[in-house]
Amino acid sequence: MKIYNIALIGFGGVNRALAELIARKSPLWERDLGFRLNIVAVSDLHLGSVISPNGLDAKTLVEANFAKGGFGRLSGGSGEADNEAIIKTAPADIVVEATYTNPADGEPAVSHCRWALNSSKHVVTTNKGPVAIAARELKALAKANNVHFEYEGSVMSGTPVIRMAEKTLAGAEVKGFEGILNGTSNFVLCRMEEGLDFASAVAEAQALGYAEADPTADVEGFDVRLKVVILANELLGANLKPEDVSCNGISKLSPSDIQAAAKAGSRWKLVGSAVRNADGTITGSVAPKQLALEHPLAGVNGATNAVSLNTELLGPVTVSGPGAGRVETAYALLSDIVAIHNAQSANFAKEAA
Ligand SMILES: NC(=O)c1ccc[n+]([C@@H]2O[C@H](COP(=O)([O-])OP(=O)(O)OC[C@H]3O[C@@H](n4cnc5c(N)ncnc54)[C@H](O)[C@@H]3O)[C@@H](O)[C@H]2O)c1
Ligand SMILES: N[C@@H](CCO)C(=O)O
Repeated sequence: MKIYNIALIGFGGVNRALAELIARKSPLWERDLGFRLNIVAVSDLHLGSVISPNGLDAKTLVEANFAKGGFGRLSGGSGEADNEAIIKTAPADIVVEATYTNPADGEPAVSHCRWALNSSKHVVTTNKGPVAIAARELKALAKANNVHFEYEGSVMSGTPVIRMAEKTLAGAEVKGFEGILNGTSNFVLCRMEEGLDFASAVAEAQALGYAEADPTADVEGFDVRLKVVILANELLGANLKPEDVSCNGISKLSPSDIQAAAKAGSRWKLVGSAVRNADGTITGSVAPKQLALEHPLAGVNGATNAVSLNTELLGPVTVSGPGAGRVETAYALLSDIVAIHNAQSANFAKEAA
């Protein structure tokens, strides 16, 4: 049985949900996936840091409901977060980065990933910052250190898009995409269609764990802009930066705009898109669009996301699923670890042959 020691950087909704799944699902994963996850370190801005080489009990971690600095009460714990020491010295095979996304420069998460990869530790992350802003550098570091950098949850949460497009759609020639790539804003638009005001709808999304620490990123399109950059760079071979992508959000849409669209047989949606132009350049955009009800994206509700990949050989291929949610996103981290496990197992088999 393979055991992966993991270090959690950030212990908020997503990494807490991963710990909950570890507490509940380990026997199933051992049977079905061939590995077990052992939490050997956690570092969180508010809770502090803790290292336990033999492993921390996931159930205790989740149920303890620590106050600020609470990790200081644990053996091997401190009331202060010391990410660099944890990442560089914890006996972890995999660093799980799930701290706040910083849309400006991706820090400190970019540094977290850099430290981990340079310490020959795999990185799995749901943080869009490092993936949108430093993917080329971090992928090169991963290769140089013979480890993996996986980030399925950076776009559409646990819904498979990045690896699916790269592996299962290889050769289909993706020429562009358009999608609903932010669960919070789509949830807000749907609740406004039901008559709720904007602020209350945002507050509901926050309570459900969908929204960013600063929900401005959700409703002004900055979160979608990062995802457009990630998908364009991953699937279209672009080298976009966030500032290359035009960006408008939904905060200027009034209840009357929403009602008028319904009367006209349409719905407002925040759409992220990118297209390869005739000259080979890639144009990315984030904008609210009034979609006719028969549009493939018009029927997407709540925190669900959907992306239509425009391919040369298949035409449009649409993937839809949860775009936000604590457990749904924790699953993305598990899917990253499964990808690492399968790659490692294949390598061992090749070496043994
Ligand atoms: N929640 C979702 O549905 C979802 C989906 C996809 C991606 N993501 C991304 O995953 C990441 C985590 O999301 P979340 O919902 O768990 O957020 P969260 O706000 O619930 O938790 C983030 C945690 O990180 C900690 N943190 C922040 N900065 C830190 C630092 N410098 N060092 C150590 N700890 C730090 C905070 O104390 C907090 O506990 C974010 O980047 C988010 O954009 C979230
Ligand atoms: N706040 C983001 C989380 C997923 O990246 C959203 O609502 O889609």
